[in-house]
Amino acid sequence: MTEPRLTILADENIPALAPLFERFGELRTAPGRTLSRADLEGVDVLLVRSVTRVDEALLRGSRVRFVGTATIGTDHIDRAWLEQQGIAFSSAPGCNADGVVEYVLSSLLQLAAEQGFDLCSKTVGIVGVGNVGGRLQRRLQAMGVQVLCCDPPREAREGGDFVPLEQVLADADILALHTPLTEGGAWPTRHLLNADNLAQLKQGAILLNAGRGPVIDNVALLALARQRDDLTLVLDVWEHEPRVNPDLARRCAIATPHIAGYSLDGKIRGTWMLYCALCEYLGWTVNTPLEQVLPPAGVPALTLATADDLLTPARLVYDPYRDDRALRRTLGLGEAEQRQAFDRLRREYPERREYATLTVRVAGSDQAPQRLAAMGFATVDTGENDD
Ligand SMILES: NC(=O)C1=CN([C@@H]2O[C@H](COP(=O)(O)OP(=O)(O)OC[C@H]3O[C@@H](n4cnc5c(N)ncnc54)[C@H](O)[C@@H]3O)[C@@H](O)[C@H]2O)C=CC1
Ligand SMILES: O=C(O)C(=O)[C@H](O)COP(=O)(O)O
Repeated sequence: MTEPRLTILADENIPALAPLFERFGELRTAPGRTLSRADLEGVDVLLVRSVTRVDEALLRGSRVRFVGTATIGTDHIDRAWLEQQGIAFSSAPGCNADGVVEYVLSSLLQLAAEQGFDLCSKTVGIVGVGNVGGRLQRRLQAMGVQVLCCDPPREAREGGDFVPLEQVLADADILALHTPLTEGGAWPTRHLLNADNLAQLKQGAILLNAGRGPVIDNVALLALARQRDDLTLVLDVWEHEPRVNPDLARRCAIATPHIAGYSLDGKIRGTWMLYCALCEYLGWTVNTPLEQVLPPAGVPALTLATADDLLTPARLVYDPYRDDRALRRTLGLGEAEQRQAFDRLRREYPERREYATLTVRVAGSDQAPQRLAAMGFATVDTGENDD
């Protein structure tokens, strides 16, 4: 028997670990929320998700040489300290961006049906136009929705068609936040939305946060929500996760436990990106393609009677109310139990796939099949309207 070459410790909630990482040596797992120095004995490679703070306090004295996070966000990692120590680091940029975009689209289409508005008649403001915000922008514009983009770092770098936050607050009917959580630098995002500027939200606005909880001052948001019945809130992220302020959650139209990016495709893509990064770090060949670890979707094709029906396919792939109901059931629990329930909902998250795995069969009237394709579905024109 050959000796293990590396010892890898991974958050137990990272999927597809064995097929991708057993080739490197010994694979151990631990709960990410409570992962501690004691777990790092003899560990060379640490793989985490967003709930593990990785910094000097965790790693000092360990032999870890490579840290990977199977997430887009990196606010839980002290990257400066890792760099100073010469510890290699990799995240998974964009891995679950489509999942987040589809959380937003499914939520907005659901609200449009309930509140009786046409999404295409609304102006959507996107704050943070990177992997997630940029894909959301492209899909909405292709659907015919007017979009305002706010991204001062990109504006400073590239110029282009960006607007200031004040203008988005004043003009957007729907405001979607997709910035990272940052503390310093020229454009910090902690409490980017606060008591001062939240009040500028347009009458009847929908505010959606699927970035990081502390980007909105949750105390100020709750105070505002108590005064303004006209606002609709969609929150996937919370200021003190895994604690959710039950009063704030009860005032949301849709409240979910930080699962916007929890498509199976997105999670496995994140693991696979770390596998590729570790191969590169070690100078090894990538010999397992993503398709080998991503199970086939098994979603039956959907035939639509009318090609204007965007909600049916969106809801079939992802219904945000399933997650909303599950979180709502935990709101009456005591604080400690509610925290555990938040983590449990995420740990036991049911399989959810992305729009691209659903084939929508629809007759080729007007531009509707193109709109469905723009949303991300695989479309088949049944040709029934052809002469
Ligand atoms: N709820 C969930 O399940 C998920 C949440 N996320 C969060 O979404 C964030 C965004 O993800 P990506 O788009 O992939 O990141 P990204 O890094 O590709 O894009 C972020 C964009 O925000 C911009 N930005 C930074 N500071 C800003 C400010 N003060 N105002 C406006 N824009 C600003 C950046 O210039 C950049 O273009 C992640 O950092 C993560 O925290 C990501 C995945 C899943
Ligand atoms: O990728 C990110 O960034 C996220 O927010 C993840 O979807 C969060 O998932 P966990 O890492 O907390 O499981």
